[in-house]
Amino acid sequence: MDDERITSSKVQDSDEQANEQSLRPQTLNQYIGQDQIKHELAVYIEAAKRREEALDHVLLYGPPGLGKTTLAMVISNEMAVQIRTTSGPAIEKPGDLVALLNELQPGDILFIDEIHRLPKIVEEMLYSAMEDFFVDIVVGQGPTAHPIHFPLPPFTLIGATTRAGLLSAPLRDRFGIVEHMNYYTTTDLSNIVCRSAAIFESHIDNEGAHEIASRSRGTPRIANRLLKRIRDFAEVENDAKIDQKIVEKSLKLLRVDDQGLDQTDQKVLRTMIELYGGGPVGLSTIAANIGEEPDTISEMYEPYLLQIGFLKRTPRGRMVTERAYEHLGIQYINK
Ligand SMILES: Nc1ncnc2c1ncn2[C@@H]1O[C@H](COP(=O)(O)OP(=O)(O)OP(=O)(O)O)[C@@H](O)[C@H]1O
Ligand SMILES: [Mg+2]
Repeated sequence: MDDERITSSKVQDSDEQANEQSLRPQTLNQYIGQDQIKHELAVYIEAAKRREEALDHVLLYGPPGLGKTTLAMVISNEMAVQIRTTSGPAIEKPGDLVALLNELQPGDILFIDEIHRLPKIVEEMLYSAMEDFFVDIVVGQGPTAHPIHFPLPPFTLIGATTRAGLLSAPLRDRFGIVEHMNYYTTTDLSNIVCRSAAIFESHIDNEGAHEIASRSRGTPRIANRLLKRIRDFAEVENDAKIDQKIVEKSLKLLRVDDQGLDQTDQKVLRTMIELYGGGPVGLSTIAANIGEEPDTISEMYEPYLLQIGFLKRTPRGRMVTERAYEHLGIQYINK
């Protein structure tokens, strides 16, 4: 049910996936925000190209929808190499990995999404592949079993994960370039919204773009999704013009408030305030009260509430901050 939220940072369906393809920037210049990461990558890419070497392995980590897959594609364009895309759970056994590696040309990129979900036995095979560009495979069975040394072309592994903490140290250490993606600023999101609107051939003014941006939870995927929905309202009710007023009106109907919070976010905060005096209260208690899984709360709701300073973590549990009380219009009593 959770993925149905308009404010969910995860991809919702194949329609959205197709939509995202058309909105994906192709080059570092088109990629908006994340300036520090872009700057670093531009240098590493240029250096690798001058030396005619494969780019060092890259680990991208950060919350869903911030542009990890997009950045991997951008890197392959900038390096002018092929990219093969797969995901941790899709590589079930060592043979699957060998098949993928076998198709790489020198310098190519293998992109593994959700790399924290690779089976252990596959992960261990990646160690030698990443470090020395070979894998040892055992062929035959019983007494005839023997290892074959299988050399690989130099390649770049790009791994993406939402949870860097779940990666084993030996795997993490084999990435020369590790980039932590952060939530986007409102200015960057405004620019993303304007770029997407231009691709959709929609009319949007600066105030409209800013209003969408400030309610998008720092996340380009959400900004693009809100834009798409608001565009419908604008077409029917506002002569196809997206301005601040139609944004406000549409988001009111969609029940997204001026901080980008939806009904469930509000429910989390209100439950903590009304039943537990604002906390501290444990994650599983909150989850039980609003009928969600603790993991869902910690992955989908909590990060943004922490980010905007509406929740804080304490050793005794989560607490609602004064700022959140103000936002909800509830009187704060200092404890
Ligand atoms: N820096 C950016 N500039 C412009 N658009 C962006 C940027 N980052 C992301 N987007 C847009 O947001 C959408 C989601 O990005 P992407 O699929 O790369 O996120 P992700 O981090 O891979 O998410 P997930 O963790 O769910 O795999 C893309 O379709 C893209 O259009
Ligand atoms: Mg992705």
